[in-house]
Amino acid sequence: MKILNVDQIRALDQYTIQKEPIAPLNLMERAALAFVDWFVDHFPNTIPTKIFCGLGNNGGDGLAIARLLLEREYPIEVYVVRYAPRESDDFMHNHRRLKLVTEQISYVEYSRDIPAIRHNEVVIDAILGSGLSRPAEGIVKSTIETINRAPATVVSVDIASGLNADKPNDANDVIIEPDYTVTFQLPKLAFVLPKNGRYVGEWHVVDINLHKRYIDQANTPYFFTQPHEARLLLHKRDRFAHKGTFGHALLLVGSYGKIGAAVLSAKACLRSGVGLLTVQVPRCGYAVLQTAVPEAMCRPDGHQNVLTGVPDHGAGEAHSPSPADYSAIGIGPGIGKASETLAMLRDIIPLVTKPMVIDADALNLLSENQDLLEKLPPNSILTPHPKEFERLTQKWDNDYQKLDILREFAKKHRVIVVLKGAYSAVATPGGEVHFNSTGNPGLSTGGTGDVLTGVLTALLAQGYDPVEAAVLGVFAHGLAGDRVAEQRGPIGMTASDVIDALRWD
Ligand SMILES: NC(=O)C1=CN([C@@H]2O[C@H](COP(=O)(O)OP(=O)(O)OC[C@H]3O[C@@H](n4cnc5c(N)ncnc54)[C@H](OP(=O)(O)O)[C@@H]3O)[C@@H](O)[C@H]2O)[C@@H](O)CC1
Ligand SMILES: Nc1ncnc2c1ncn2[C@@H]1O[C@H](COP(=O)(O)OP(=O)(O)O)[C@@H](O)[C@H]1O
Ligand SMILES: [K+]
Repeated sequence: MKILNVDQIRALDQYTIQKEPIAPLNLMERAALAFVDWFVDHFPNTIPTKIFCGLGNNGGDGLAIARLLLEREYPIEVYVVRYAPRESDDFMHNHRRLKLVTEQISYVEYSRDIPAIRHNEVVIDAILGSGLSRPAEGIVKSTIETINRAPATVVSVDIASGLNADKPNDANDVIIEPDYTVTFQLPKLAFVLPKNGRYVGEWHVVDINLHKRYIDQANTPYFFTQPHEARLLLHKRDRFAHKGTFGHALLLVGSYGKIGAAVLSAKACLRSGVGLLTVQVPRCGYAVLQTAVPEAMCRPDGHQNVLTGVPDHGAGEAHSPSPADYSAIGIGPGIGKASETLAMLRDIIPLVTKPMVIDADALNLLSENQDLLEKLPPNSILTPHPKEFERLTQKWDNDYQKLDILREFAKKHRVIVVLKGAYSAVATPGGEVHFNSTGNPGLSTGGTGDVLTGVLTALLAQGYDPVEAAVLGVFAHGLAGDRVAEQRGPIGMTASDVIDALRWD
């Protein structure tokens, strides 16, 4: 699903009005109906509900919503926040229609007009929408502050009043802090950015049938991965497949005290459909790995505690294949930053031509040795969390600047970057960013990133296109976390639970 900017949404609106065609007022009615359908599914008509409406089309939506909820016998009080002398045409029309069905419309011009809001009430915020052109001030600001202080449940129409849809807000802007945002047709970029969490709440997109042709043709770098889109990326298995069909992956993982990371990434790799798996761990991890993951072959490193890349010939294989011979390599979980491990990276990276997965301390080593970035095989997948990404690049002032840095980095180095966290962002060498839709805060626990490395390495080994591997792998990993949260709640989830919950159907 595309994420469009405010100008594009406005153009989409106009395109729909002209090409469907549909009168603007009827489009507003459709939006109000879609909101109301969502609302009646979530709140009974016994809860006192106050609707605050501005004077633009967001306010017009609010007035139409008020009328439709009154028809459904909701106890509604309507407040029009009169911050300007001018109203939009569709606001005025809906104002006239609402006056025919209720006399309960109050006007908020001064602070004394703002009603008290009690804890058992619902507030619908339709003050300002995507037409926001400046920070909230005066009576708008006071109303927003009162709503934010109130113990009521707040639902924003389209977007929280005061929140910019596609550019940063100032730190001292006053913005509604809703429990829910019900937005029209497509998500807004603001919804997936960490700093906006409290200005979005739980958000839902409702379909208002805006013109598909415009959406299909619109140019945007930003996408939000929907379940059906992820499912389309899944490779079907041939009836006559054999283990050779699904690649042979090599994981270079673990160090003394962090062999768990090796075990987790190895198990996740196997649970993600790899044909064969070899894991290279320092000698101290050999017995652990062979016991914990009997399905994997183990290539003990010549070093007792850290990875050096030199296999321990004494322990087995006389002729170890070169790393370049594997279908895919994943490197990083638990490896530490020993100088011998850096030397291994320096040896291996120029040897390998197939895309690799690079995580954790391998990323930190790249940050400190940026010349290696130039040598990475094109379309390698880097999986930093924000701190690791900052080390690789620079500090950012806000989430939008972070996205610019992310896109630039992926383009410049011709790599795929999975910037992990809520709505993990998968940036491609082509300059696109795919925000993930699955996952929950239960995943914020040690080892879940190691699981992701195993997942992505398995997909590359099976021959997935690297961008598709990243989008699908991140989606499936988050979905596994969601399954665990559903079954046993989000708190106390372990990385092992996530591995067990991985599914590929
Ligand atoms: N496209 C869709 O999907 C559909 C969208 N729909 C709905 O339309 C909404 C967008 O409507 P909109 O363009 O009228 O914008 P909205 O925010 O209501 O008001 C703008 C007015 O407020 C003013 N103003 C701005 N900032 C201000 C401030 N801080 N303090 C005070 N005033 C401020 C601004 O002034 P100006 O910039 O012109 O000076 C202008 O007069 C959208 O969110 C959705 O709810 C649906 O109905 C149909 C389908
Ligand atoms: N709030 C969240 N919502 C969704 N996913 C999350 C959230 N917090 C963490 N995650 C996911 O959990 C994983 C954590 O990875 P990482 O920080 O590398 O952990 P570790 O290094 O301990 O394995 C990432 O895939 C990240 O996207
Ligand atoms: K709003």
